[in-house]
Amino acid sequence: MPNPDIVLGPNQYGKAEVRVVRVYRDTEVHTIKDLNVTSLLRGNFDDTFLTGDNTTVLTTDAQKNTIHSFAKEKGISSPEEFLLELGRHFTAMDHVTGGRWETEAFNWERIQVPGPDGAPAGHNHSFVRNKDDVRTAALTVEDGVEYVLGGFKDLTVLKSTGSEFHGYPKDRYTTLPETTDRIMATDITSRWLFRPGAEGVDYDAVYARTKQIIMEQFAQVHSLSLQQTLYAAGEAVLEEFEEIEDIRFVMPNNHHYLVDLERFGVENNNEVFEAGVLPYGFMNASVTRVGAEPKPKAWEWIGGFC
Ligand SMILES: O=c1[nH]c(=O)c2[nH]c(=O)[nH]c2[nH]1
Repeated sequence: MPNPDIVLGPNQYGKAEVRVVRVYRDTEVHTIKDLNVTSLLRGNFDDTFLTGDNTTVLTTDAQKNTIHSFAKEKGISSPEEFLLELGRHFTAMDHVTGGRWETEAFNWERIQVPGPDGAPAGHNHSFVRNKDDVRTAALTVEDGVEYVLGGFKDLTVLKSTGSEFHGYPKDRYTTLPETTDRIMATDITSRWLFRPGAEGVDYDAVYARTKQIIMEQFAQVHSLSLQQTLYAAGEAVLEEFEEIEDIRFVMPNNHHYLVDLERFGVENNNEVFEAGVLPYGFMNASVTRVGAEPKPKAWEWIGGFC
């Protein structure tokens, strides 16, 4: 007998981390796309949870097969567009009312080799992984609305000066010395929400430029706190792209501790640091537009983002 005091809450199901590598080999100059895709369906699936009746359940195996087959049939123009293909395909099915599709996209660049004139040239079919960051995308479909998130994770950056931190309250546990010159370092993870319905978006160009804007702000803003740098980066992105409505960041503060060399009679003029590991500061914020309607569905269950 079902327990009348207990109900099924929000749910989704599908296949996680489907690795798909698509090679475009129509000419001698090959191109590759390398994704790690997750597909999660939402809809009329209560029965499988409540009774094990699988009448409406499109298998997770079929979801994986669709991802592989779409890589050939539809191609992968950008991670965001590939997710839109998947989302539209699955939500056209009976019982599927929405879902979440996510991907990581690994960055491959051509290996540079001497060209015919001796100058470096990209090889036709050999690539090297650029691990500066991993691009991400996510699509949520709810109530017929498509919420598209672009993004990247783990872009590690450091500046050796141009960062201060002072003026904070001192309680009985505050021991941190104020500084007007410190190392600032972080691993930037960011996701940005495209205005639902935005047309003609060049997702690849937005990704490349957004990453560049964020790095420029990190470099050029004379920082009084990592929080200030975060906000400046978000503001600059929103100023450039009217189609982005909300940009969010996760930024650890990767502390660098000045090593006390005076013990050895040696001066340390901000030259030798110990890179800290744990714990680290942690900044997590959204930068959005005045009057923008909050879109919690776009962000729900996206790990790490407030
Ligand atoms: O940029 C910083 N923001 C903080 O909030 C903080 N707190 C801290 O100990 N160091 C720093 N640095």
